[in-house]
This record gives sequence, structure tokens and C-alpha cells, in this order.
Amino acid sequence: MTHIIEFENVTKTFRTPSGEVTAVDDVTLGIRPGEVFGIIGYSGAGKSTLVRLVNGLERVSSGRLVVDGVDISTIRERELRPVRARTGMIFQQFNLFRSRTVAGNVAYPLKVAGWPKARRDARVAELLHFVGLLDRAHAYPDQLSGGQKQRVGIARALATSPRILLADESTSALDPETTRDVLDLLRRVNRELGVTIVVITHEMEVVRAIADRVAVLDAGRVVEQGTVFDVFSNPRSDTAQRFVGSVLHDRPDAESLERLRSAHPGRIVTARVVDGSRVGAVLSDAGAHGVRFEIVFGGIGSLQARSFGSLTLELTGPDDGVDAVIAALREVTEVEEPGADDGRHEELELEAAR
Ligand SMILES: Nc1ncnc2c1ncn2[C@@H]1O[C@H](COP(=O)(O)OP(=O)(O)OP(=O)(O)O)[C@@H](O)[C@H]1O
Repeated sequence: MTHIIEFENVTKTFRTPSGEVTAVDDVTLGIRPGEVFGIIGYSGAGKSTLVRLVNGLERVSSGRLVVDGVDISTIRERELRPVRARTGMIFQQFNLFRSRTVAGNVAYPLKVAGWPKARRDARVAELLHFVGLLDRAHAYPDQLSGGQKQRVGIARALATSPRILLADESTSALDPETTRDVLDLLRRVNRELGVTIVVITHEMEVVRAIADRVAVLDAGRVVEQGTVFDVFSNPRSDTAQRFVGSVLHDRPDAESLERLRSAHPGRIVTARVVDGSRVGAVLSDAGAHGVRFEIVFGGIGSLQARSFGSLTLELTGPDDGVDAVIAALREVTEVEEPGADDGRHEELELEAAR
């Protein structure tokens, strides 16, 4: 099986008093067994609906959805049960039973599945050991920190040894340090137990920290998908560019650009930098064209031990020399002149007015 979850032209619509809402719009997406797959989008993009389709909490309106070898777009409600048992889920608000202890929460799905008490107790101990909460087995959720509650959520979701774990904004209620701990635990779930994880988030940092591949969702549609490195280092869609910009801050926004322009009279260009793009080598030859360069803005990050980001440069010198350096840069990477067509627009407007 190449995909453990496969969406093929899946659409989900809801009928509401004010008309039909398309929450998931013609999504085609394949998630591979054993990977951590991120689904990122702003509020209302359709992320929760997309994962709820995977465990059958919502049914598809059209298209085909295959989960762990079962086409769940066509099967009846009661046939969904075994599929649900192979799919665990954790939530932003943890969704623990407040009246049950930590052990009682983790044991719950095993009870529902009819496990005898002795086997259940052994499994609960094993799970609590895995998530580092064995000593809190008899505590109640209200006595736990947010991070601990999510660990209980993870232990409970893993109780019946699912092949897939769906994590819906599982760290959004946590502070950054606790978020890192929970993401580390999810990584262990993936690596040590071989569980495929689908992480739904509106935070690019979460995707960066844990996912192998990512899909960017906008208004119910997948607008971009690929390895996290590819989407981070070369985001194509506006939505992906906004998400990446939110963590890397590598490109000047309009206001910063204005400030740069007034402080730097030379030509301003932004060059994309990825591993081996040889931007440095081109710049070190700039002097041969009588051109000086200054780095005026930029950010380089690293992901999976590879660098990426962009540098904004001021180039000063004779026009043909600057042109030659920009041409040489374009040979090794993507180069933009931010707002370079602003002046051209003004010229065109002037021409039109004449
Ligand atoms: N049960 C429902 N009935 C009607 N509309 C719904 C229902 N569930 C979701 N929607 C609508 O579908 C769209 C996508 O919602 P969804 O909750 O999947 O997005 P999301 O990306 O998870 O957003 P958020 O992060 O805010 O939860 C929204 O316009 C939402 O109002």
C-alpha cells in the first residue's frame, strides 16, 4: 500500500440555514504509512472537517476516501467501527473525563473494546510508562498541567494500538516549552511505534518541528503540498508564503522596504538562499564588476540539516555592473526586485494619462 490515507476528489458540504457551506473542496491527497503529515491552514480552512472525515465522524459528500485499505466513502455507519479502532485522535482541549483518574481515562477505550481487567491494567501501565506519567496514574485531570493532560490524551488515543493518530491542534492550548515536549512525544510515537500521524495546525512552527510532508489548506482546497523543506524553502501559494514568512521573517514587508529604500540609495534585490545555491560565490565576485553589496535584510533558517531563506541586498556601482551581478545571481538562484514594478506602474499610468 503506497498510501495509508487517500483522498480522491473529496468534497464535504454542510447544509446550514443560510445555505450550503463547502468545508472541504475537491481534495486529492495521499498520506504514506509511517510518516508525519502536517495539514496547515487558517481558521475555517476546513482542517478539522478533513480529519473528521478520516475517522468517519463526518461522511464525505462526494469523492473517494480510503483509510487503511478500507474505502470509507461508501461503507455503512456500523462498518466504520473497526476503522475507528485503528484511528486514534487527540484534541486541542484534551477531552478527558474529569471524573475519571488518569488510569481510568486511558483504560476507557479498552473497556469499551471489552478487554478483561488484568490485561487492561497491564496495558494502561505500559502506556503511562511510555508517556512518562506512571506516577500520576491515580491523579484526576484537574490536578494535571496542560502538557500532562495532553500526554494522557496521547496514551488514551494509543490504547488500542491504532495505526493512525490524528492530532487536531493538539498543542494550540500549550505554552512553547510544553508544546516542544508534546511534539517530542509525538515524534517518539511515530518513530518507536511506527504510527502514522496527521497533524492539523495553524502554526508553521509545529509543522517545521515534526512533519515530514505538509499540505496547505485554504478555503477547503489544498493549494500546495510537498516535503516540509520544499514548501518552506520555496513556498508558491500566497497562503504558504504567509505561513513561512510568519516563522522566518526573511523578507521585508512593504513598510520595511520603504525604510530600506530611504536609507539605501542602491538597487535593492532579494535573493533566495538554499543549500548549495552559491549566492556567496557570486557576491564575492561582485567587485570585479565595480559593484559593492550590503546585506540589508534577511533570514536563513535550517530544516532537516539544510539551510534556506533569503537575503535582501543593496547593490551599488555602475548600472551595467549591477545588471551583470543580478544576471549572475539569477543563474544560481531566484532573484526578486521587491516593488521593482512600482516605478514601472507609475510610468505606465503617466503614459496613459498623456
Ligand atoms: N457541522 C457543520 N455545519 C456547518 N458548517 C460547518 C460544520 N463544520 C464545519 N463547518 C464549516 O466548514 C468550514 C470549515 O470548518 P473547519 O472547522 O473544518 O475549519 P478549520 O480549518 O478546522 O477551522 P478552525 O481551526 O477554526 O476549527 C467553516 O466555514 C465552518 O463554519
